[in-house]
Amino acid sequence: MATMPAPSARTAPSVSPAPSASPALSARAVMPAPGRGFGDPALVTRALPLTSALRGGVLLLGNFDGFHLGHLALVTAARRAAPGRPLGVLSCTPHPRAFFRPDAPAFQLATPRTQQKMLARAGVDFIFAPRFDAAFAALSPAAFVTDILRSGLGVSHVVAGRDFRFGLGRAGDSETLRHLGREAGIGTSIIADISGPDGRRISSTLIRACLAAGDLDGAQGLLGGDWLVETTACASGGLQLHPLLCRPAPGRYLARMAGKPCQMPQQIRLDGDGRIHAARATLRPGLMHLLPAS
Ligand SMILES: Cc1cc2nc3c(=O)[nH]c(=O)nc-3n(C[C@H](O)[C@H](O)[C@H](O)COP(=O)(O)O)c2cc1C
Ligand SMILES: Nc1ncnc2c1ncn2[C@@H]1O[C@H](COP(=O)(O)OP(=O)(O)OP(=O)(O)O)[C@@H](O)[C@H]1O
Repeated sequence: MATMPAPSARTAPSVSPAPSASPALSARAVMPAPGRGFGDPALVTRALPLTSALRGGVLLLGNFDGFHLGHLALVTAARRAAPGRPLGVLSCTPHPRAFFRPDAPAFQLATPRTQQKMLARAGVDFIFAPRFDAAFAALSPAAFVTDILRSGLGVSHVVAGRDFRFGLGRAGDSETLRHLGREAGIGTSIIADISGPDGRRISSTLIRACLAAGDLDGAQGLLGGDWLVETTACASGGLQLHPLLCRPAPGRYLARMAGKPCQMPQQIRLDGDGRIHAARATLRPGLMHLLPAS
Protein backbone atom coordinates (compact mmCIF):
# COMPACT_ATOMS: atom_id res chain seq x y z
CA MET A 1 0.00 0.00 0.00
CA ALA A 2 1.30 3.42 -0.82
CA THR A 3 1.89 5.85 2.01
CA MET A 4 1.38 9.03 0.05
CA PRO A 5 -0.65 11.87 1.55
CA ALA A 6 -4.32 12.14 0.62
CA PRO A 7 -5.01 14.20 -2.47
CA SER A 8 -6.65 17.58 -2.23
CA ALA A 9 -9.17 19.69 -4.09
CA ARG A 10 -6.97 22.47 -5.47
CA THR A 11 -9.50 24.92 -6.77
CA ALA A 12 -12.80 26.22 -5.47
CA PRO A 13 -15.64 23.96 -6.51
CA SER A 14 -18.20 25.14 -9.02
CA VAL A 15 -21.15 23.00 -8.23
CA SER A 16 -24.86 23.40 -8.84
CA PRO A 17 -26.88 22.48 -6.93
CA ALA A 18 -24.85 19.87 -5.03
CA PRO A 19 -21.88 20.60 -2.76
CA SER A 20 -18.34 19.86 -3.93
CA ALA A 21 -16.43 16.64 -3.48
CA SER A 22 -14.81 16.12 -0.13
CA PRO A 23 -11.06 16.83 -0.23
CA ALA A 24 -10.53 14.31 2.56
CA LEU A 25 -10.27 11.31 0.30
CA SER A 26 -8.72 8.27 1.80
CA ALA A 27 -6.71 5.78 -0.18
CA ARG A 28 -8.55 3.09 1.75
CA ALA A 29 -11.90 4.25 0.43
CA VAL A 30 -11.78 2.10 -2.69
CA MET A 31 -9.92 -0.86 -1.26
CA PRO A 32 -11.72 -4.06 -0.35
CA ALA A 33 -11.97 -4.57 3.39
CA PRO A 34 -9.32 -6.99 4.65
CA GLY A 35 -10.39 -10.57 4.14
CA ARG A 36 -13.09 -9.68 1.61
CA GLY A 37 -13.16 -9.77 -2.13
CA PHE A 38 -14.52 -7.09 -4.44
CA GLY A 39 -18.26 -6.55 -4.67
CA ASP A 40 -20.48 -8.00 -7.37
CA PRO A 41 -19.99 -6.37 -10.74
CA ALA A 42 -22.17 -3.39 -11.52
CA LEU A 43 -24.81 -3.94 -14.19
CA VAL A 44 -23.55 -3.05 -17.67
CA THR A 45 -26.07 -1.91 -20.25
CA ARG A 46 -26.13 -0.21 -23.61
CA ALA A 47 -29.83 -0.71 -24.30
CA LEU A 48 -32.07 2.35 -24.33
CA PRO A 49 -34.48 3.25 -22.86
CA LEU A 50 -32.98 2.31 -19.53
CA THR A 51 -35.01 -0.07 -17.39
CA SER A 52 -37.45 1.81 -15.15
CA ALA A 53 -35.85 0.74 -11.84
CA LEU A 54 -32.68 2.67 -12.76
CA ARG A 55 -34.35 5.79 -14.14
CA GLY A 56 -34.33 9.01 -12.12
CA GLY A 57 -30.74 8.35 -11.13
CA VAL A 58 -27.50 10.29 -11.19
CA LEU A 59 -24.92 9.69 -13.92
CA LEU A 60 -21.18 10.35 -13.79
CA LEU A 61 -19.87 11.55 -17.16
CA GLY A 62 -16.48 10.75 -18.69
CA ASN A 63 -14.40 7.82 -19.84
CA PHE A 64 -13.52 6.14 -16.51
CA ASP A 65 -10.59 4.05 -17.65
CA GLY A 66 -9.56 2.64 -14.31
CA PHE A 67 -10.97 4.17 -11.16
CA HIS A 68 -8.85 6.77 -9.39
CA LEU A 69 -9.27 9.27 -6.59
CA GLY A 70 -10.48 11.97 -8.98
CA HIS A 71 -13.28 9.64 -10.05
CA LEU A 72 -14.05 8.87 -6.41
CA ALA A 73 -14.73 12.57 -5.85
CA LEU A 74 -17.48 12.37 -8.47
CA VAL A 75 -19.07 9.42 -6.65
CA THR A 76 -18.99 11.39 -3.39
CA ALA A 77 -20.60 14.42 -5.05
CA ALA A 78 -23.25 12.22 -6.68
CA ARG A 79 -24.20 10.67 -3.36
CA ARG A 80 -24.65 14.14 -1.88
CA ALA A 81 -26.58 15.49 -4.83
CA ALA A 82 -29.01 12.61 -5.11
CA PRO A 83 -28.98 10.44 -1.98
CA GLY A 84 -30.60 7.07 -2.44
CA ARG A 85 -30.95 7.42 -6.21
CA PRO A 86 -29.48 4.84 -8.63
CA LEU A 87 -25.87 5.73 -9.44
CA GLY A 88 -24.62 5.16 -12.98
CA VAL A 89 -21.44 5.81 -14.94
CA LEU A 90 -21.12 6.64 -18.63
CA SER A 91 -18.19 4.74 -20.12
CA CYS A 92 -18.20 4.29 -23.89
CA THR A 93 -16.79 1.23 -25.51
CA PRO A 94 -14.42 1.15 -27.21
CA HIS A 95 -12.62 3.92 -25.34
CA PRO A 96 -13.04 7.03 -27.55
CA ARG A 97 -9.27 7.37 -27.86
CA ALA A 98 -9.06 3.82 -29.25
CA PHE A 99 -11.87 4.70 -31.70
CA PHE A 100 -10.06 7.79 -32.97
CA ARG A 101 -6.60 6.16 -32.92
CA PRO A 102 -7.13 2.47 -33.57
CA ASP A 103 -3.45 1.84 -34.31
CA ALA A 104 -2.13 3.37 -31.07
CA PRO A 105 -0.44 0.94 -28.67
CA ALA A 106 -2.54 -0.52 -25.83
CA PHE A 107 -3.01 2.22 -23.24
CA GLN A 108 -5.85 1.28 -20.90
CA LEU A 109 -5.66 0.92 -17.14
CA ALA A 110 -8.76 -1.27 -17.03
CA THR A 111 -10.53 -3.95 -19.00
CA PRO A 112 -14.32 -4.08 -18.98
CA ARG A 113 -14.07 -6.75 -16.29
CA THR A 114 -11.76 -4.86 -13.93
CA GLN A 115 -13.67 -1.64 -14.53
CA GLN A 116 -16.91 -3.35 -13.53
CA LYS A 117 -15.32 -4.64 -10.33
CA MET A 118 -13.86 -1.30 -9.33
CA LEU A 119 -17.02 0.66 -10.09
CA ALA A 120 -19.20 -1.83 -8.22
CA ARG A 121 -16.83 -1.59 -5.27
CA ALA A 122 -17.29 2.19 -5.33
CA GLY A 123 -21.05 1.72 -5.06
CA VAL A 124 -21.97 2.25 -8.70
CA ASP A 125 -25.22 0.49 -9.65
CA PHE A 126 -24.92 0.49 -13.42
CA ILE A 127 -22.53 1.30 -16.25
CA PHE A 128 -24.05 2.81 -19.37
CA ALA A 129 -21.61 1.58 -22.03
CA PRO A 130 -22.81 2.74 -25.44
CA ARG A 131 -20.80 1.73 -28.48
CA PHE A 132 -18.59 4.68 -29.38
CA ASP A 133 -18.86 4.71 -33.15
CA ALA A 134 -19.17 7.38 -35.82
CA ALA A 135 -22.89 7.85 -35.16
CA PHE A 136 -22.44 8.28 -31.41
CA ALA A 137 -19.47 10.63 -31.88
CA ALA A 138 -21.59 12.74 -34.25
CA LEU A 139 -24.29 13.48 -31.65
CA SER A 140 -24.53 17.19 -30.94
CA PRO A 141 -24.26 18.29 -27.30
CA ALA A 142 -28.00 19.05 -27.32
CA ALA A 143 -28.90 15.64 -28.79
CA PHE A 144 -26.73 13.92 -26.20
CA VAL A 145 -28.51 15.70 -23.35
CA THR A 146 -32.08 15.40 -24.64
CA ASP A 147 -32.02 12.04 -26.46
CA ILE A 148 -29.52 10.09 -24.37
CA LEU A 149 -29.54 11.62 -20.89
CA ARG A 150 -33.16 12.73 -20.61
CA SER A 151 -35.17 10.38 -22.85
CA GLY A 152 -32.95 7.31 -22.99
CA LEU A 153 -31.60 7.19 -19.44
CA GLY A 154 -34.09 9.43 -17.61
CA VAL A 155 -31.35 10.84 -15.36
CA SER A 156 -32.23 13.49 -12.78
CA HIS A 157 -28.67 14.70 -12.21
CA VAL A 158 -25.23 14.46 -13.84
CA VAL A 159 -21.74 14.90 -12.38
CA ALA A 160 -18.56 15.71 -14.32
CA GLY A 161 -15.15 17.32 -13.87
CA ARG A 162 -14.26 20.73 -15.25
CA ASP A 163 -12.51 19.29 -18.28
CA PHE A 164 -15.38 17.08 -19.46
CA ARG A 165 -16.04 17.51 -23.20
CA PHE A 166 -18.84 15.95 -25.18
CA GLY A 167 -20.62 15.99 -28.50
CA LEU A 168 -19.38 16.21 -32.07
CA GLY A 169 -15.86 17.62 -32.18
CA ARG A 170 -15.90 17.96 -28.37
CA ALA A 171 -18.13 21.00 -28.81
CA GLY A 172 -19.78 20.73 -25.39
CA ASP A 173 -18.01 21.72 -22.15
CA SER A 174 -19.10 21.96 -18.53
CA GLU A 175 -20.93 25.25 -19.11
CA THR A 176 -22.77 23.76 -22.09
CA LEU A 177 -23.70 20.81 -19.91
CA ARG A 178 -25.02 23.04 -17.15
CA HIS A 179 -27.03 25.11 -19.62
CA LEU A 180 -28.50 22.17 -21.58
CA GLY A 181 -29.14 20.29 -18.35
CA ARG A 182 -31.14 23.19 -16.94
CA GLU A 183 -33.29 23.29 -20.08
CA ALA A 184 -33.83 19.52 -19.86
CA GLY A 185 -34.65 19.54 -16.15
CA ILE A 186 -31.41 17.76 -15.21
CA GLY A 187 -29.29 18.99 -12.29
CA THR A 188 -25.54 19.38 -12.86
CA SER A 189 -22.55 19.18 -10.51
CA ILE A 190 -19.16 20.26 -11.85
CA ILE A 191 -16.36 19.06 -9.61
CA ALA A 192 -13.15 20.93 -8.77
CA ASP A 193 -9.87 19.29 -9.74
CA ILE A 194 -8.60 16.68 -7.28
CA SER A 195 -4.82 16.77 -7.16
CA GLY A 196 -2.19 14.30 -6.09
CA PRO A 197 0.54 14.86 -3.50
CA ASP A 198 2.71 16.81 -5.96
CA GLY A 199 -0.15 19.17 -6.85
CA ARG A 200 -0.77 17.69 -10.27
CA ARG A 201 -4.36 16.89 -11.24
CA ILE A 202 -5.01 13.17 -10.89
CA SER A 203 -5.91 11.52 -14.20
CA SER A 204 -5.76 8.17 -15.92
CA THR A 205 -3.04 9.69 -18.12
CA LEU A 206 -0.90 10.49 -15.06
CA ILE A 207 -1.33 6.95 -13.74
CA ARG A 208 -0.33 5.49 -17.12
CA ALA A 209 2.82 7.64 -16.95
CA CYS A 210 3.63 6.28 -13.46
CA LEU A 211 3.24 2.73 -14.72
CA ALA A 212 5.35 3.39 -17.81
CA ALA A 213 8.06 4.65 -15.48
CA GLY A 214 7.76 1.56 -13.27
CA ASP A 215 6.44 3.72 -10.39
CA LEU A 216 3.82 1.36 -8.95
CA ASP A 217 3.89 3.21 -5.64
CA GLY A 218 2.95 6.44 -7.38
CA ALA A 219 0.20 4.71 -9.34
CA GLN A 220 -1.23 3.18 -6.17
CA GLY A 221 -1.30 6.58 -4.47
CA LEU A 222 -3.39 8.03 -7.31
CA LEU A 223 -5.62 4.99 -7.70
CA GLY A 224 -6.26 4.81 -3.98
CA GLY A 225 -5.26 1.17 -3.93
CA ASP A 226 -3.61 -1.59 -5.91
CA TRP A 227 -3.63 -1.72 -9.67
CA LEU A 228 -6.06 -4.52 -10.50
CA VAL A 229 -5.16 -6.15 -13.82
CA GLU A 230 -6.69 -8.88 -15.95
CA THR A 231 -4.42 -11.56 -17.35
CA THR A 232 -4.93 -14.09 -20.10
CA ALA A 233 -3.12 -17.29 -21.05
CA CYS A 234 -0.29 -16.99 -23.61
CA ALA A 235 -0.18 -19.42 -26.50
CA SER A 236 3.14 -20.60 -25.00
CA GLY A 237 1.39 -21.54 -21.76
CA GLY A 238 2.33 -18.65 -19.46
CA LEU A 239 0.38 -15.54 -18.52
CA GLN A 240 0.22 -12.12 -20.10
CA LEU A 241 -1.51 -8.83 -19.40
CA HIS A 242 -4.84 -8.48 -21.20
CA PRO A 243 -4.23 -7.03 -24.70
CA LEU A 244 -6.15 -3.81 -23.86
CA LEU A 245 -3.90 -2.95 -20.92
CA CYS A 246 -0.98 -0.54 -20.99
CA ARG A 247 2.46 -2.02 -20.52
CA PRO A 248 4.22 -1.00 -17.31
CA ALA A 249 8.01 -0.67 -17.37
CA PRO A 250 9.56 -4.12 -17.73
CA GLY A 251 11.03 -5.37 -14.46
CA ARG A 252 10.34 -7.11 -11.18
CA TYR A 253 7.01 -6.78 -9.40
CA LEU A 254 4.88 -8.69 -6.90
CA ALA A 255 1.56 -10.26 -7.86
CA ARG A 256 -1.36 -11.75 -5.98
CA MET A 257 -4.57 -13.25 -7.37
CA ALA A 258 -7.66 -11.09 -6.66
CA GLY A 259 -10.11 -12.49 -4.12
CA LYS A 260 -7.35 -14.37 -2.27
CA PRO A 261 -6.25 -11.87 0.40
CA CYS A 262 -4.42 -14.56 2.37
CA GLN A 263 -2.22 -15.51 -0.57
CA MET A 264 1.36 -14.27 -0.22
CA PRO A 265 2.26 -12.01 -3.12
CA GLN A 266 4.82 -13.70 -5.33
CA GLN A 267 7.68 -12.28 -7.28
CA ILE A 268 7.23 -11.97 -11.01
CA ARG A 269 9.12 -10.46 -13.88
CA LEU A 270 7.19 -8.55 -16.49
CA ASP A 271 8.67 -8.20 -19.94
CA GLY A 272 8.09 -5.41 -22.44
CA ASP A 273 5.35 -7.38 -24.19
CA GLY A 274 3.34 -7.75 -21.00
CA ARG A 275 4.32 -11.39 -20.49
CA ILE A 276 4.52 -12.51 -16.87
CA HIS A 277 7.38 -14.75 -15.78
CA ALA A 278 6.90 -16.38 -12.38
CA ALA A 279 9.04 -18.97 -10.61
CA ARG A 280 5.97 -20.59 -9.04
CA ALA A 281 2.89 -21.55 -11.03
CA THR A 282 0.23 -20.31 -8.58
CA LEU A 283 -0.98 -17.46 -10.78
CA ARG A 284 -3.90 -18.23 -13.07
CA PRO A 285 -5.58 -16.26 -15.85
CA GLY A 286 -8.05 -13.83 -14.27
CA LEU A 287 -7.83 -10.82 -12.01
CA MET A 288 -4.58 -10.06 -10.23
CA HIS A 289 -3.15 -7.29 -8.07
CA LEU A 290 0.15 -5.99 -9.45
CA LEU A 291 2.27 -4.57 -6.62
CA PRO A 292 5.62 -2.80 -6.25
CA ALA A 293 8.54 -5.19 -5.79
CA SER A 294 9.42 -3.80 -2.37
C1 LIG B 1 -21.97 12.10 -27.45
C2 LIG B 1 -20.48 12.34 -27.48
C3 LIG B 1 -19.87 12.65 -28.68
C4 LIG B 1 -18.49 12.87 -28.74
N1 LIG B 1 -17.92 13.19 -29.95
C5 LIG B 1 -16.59 13.41 -29.99
C6 LIG B 1 -15.95 13.76 -31.22
O1 LIG B 1 -16.59 13.90 -32.26
N2 LIG B 1 -14.61 13.96 -31.19
C7 LIG B 1 -13.86 13.85 -30.04
O2 LIG B 1 -12.64 14.01 -30.09
N3 LIG B 1 -14.44 13.54 -28.88
C8 LIG B 1 -15.77 13.33 -28.82
N4 LIG B 1 -16.36 13.02 -27.63
C9 LIG B 1 -15.51 13.04 -26.41
C10 LIG B 1 -14.91 11.68 -26.19
O3 LIG B 1 -15.83 10.89 -25.47
C11 LIG B 1 -13.62 11.71 -25.39
O4 LIG B 1 -13.82 12.23 -24.13
C12 LIG B 1 -12.51 12.43 -26.02
O5 LIG B 1 -12.46 12.33 -27.39
C13 LIG B 1 -11.20 11.87 -25.47
O6 LIG B 1 -10.50 12.90 -25.05
P1 LIG B 1 -10.09 12.98 -23.52
O7 LIG B 1 -9.69 11.60 -23.12
O8 LIG B 1 -8.98 13.97 -23.53
O9 LIG B 1 -11.30 13.44 -22.78
C14 LIG B 1 -17.72 12.79 -27.56
C15 LIG B 1 -18.34 12.46 -26.34
C16 LIG B 1 -19.71 12.23 -26.30
C17 LIG B 1 -20.35 11.90 -24.98
N1 LIG C 1 -8.61 14.72 -10.75
C1 LIG C 1 -9.89 14.96 -11.07
N2 LIG C 1 -10.57 15.88 -10.42
C2 LIG C 1 -11.88 16.15 -10.72
N3 LIG C 1 -12.56 15.51 -11.69
C3 LIG C 1 -11.91 14.56 -12.37
C4 LIG C 1 -10.55 14.21 -12.10
N4 LIG C 1 -10.17 13.23 -12.95
C5 LIG C 1 -11.23 12.96 -13.72
N5 LIG C 1 -12.27 13.76 -13.39
C6 LIG C 1 -13.58 13.76 -14.01
O1 LIG C 1 -14.07 12.41 -13.96
C7 LIG C 1 -14.76 12.09 -15.17
C8 LIG C 1 -14.12 10.88 -15.81
O2 LIG C 1 -12.77 11.23 -16.08
P1 LIG C 1 -12.01 10.63 -17.31
O3 LIG C 1 -11.75 9.19 -17.01
O4 LIG C 1 -12.75 10.94 -18.56
O5 LIG C 1 -10.71 11.54 -17.26
P2 LIG C 1 -9.21 11.28 -16.86
O6 LIG C 1 -9.03 10.53 -15.60
O7 LIG C 1 -8.60 12.67 -16.93
O8 LIG C 1 -8.71 10.35 -18.04
P3 LIG C 1 -7.65 10.60 -19.19
O9 LIG C 1 -6.38 11.02 -18.50
O10 LIG C 1 -7.59 9.30 -19.90
O11 LIG C 1 -8.22 11.75 -20.04
C9 LIG C 1 -14.69 13.33 -16.05
O12 LIG C 1 -15.89 14.07 -15.87
C10 LIG C 1 -13.51 14.09 -15.50
O13 LIG C 1 -13.60 15.48 -15.72
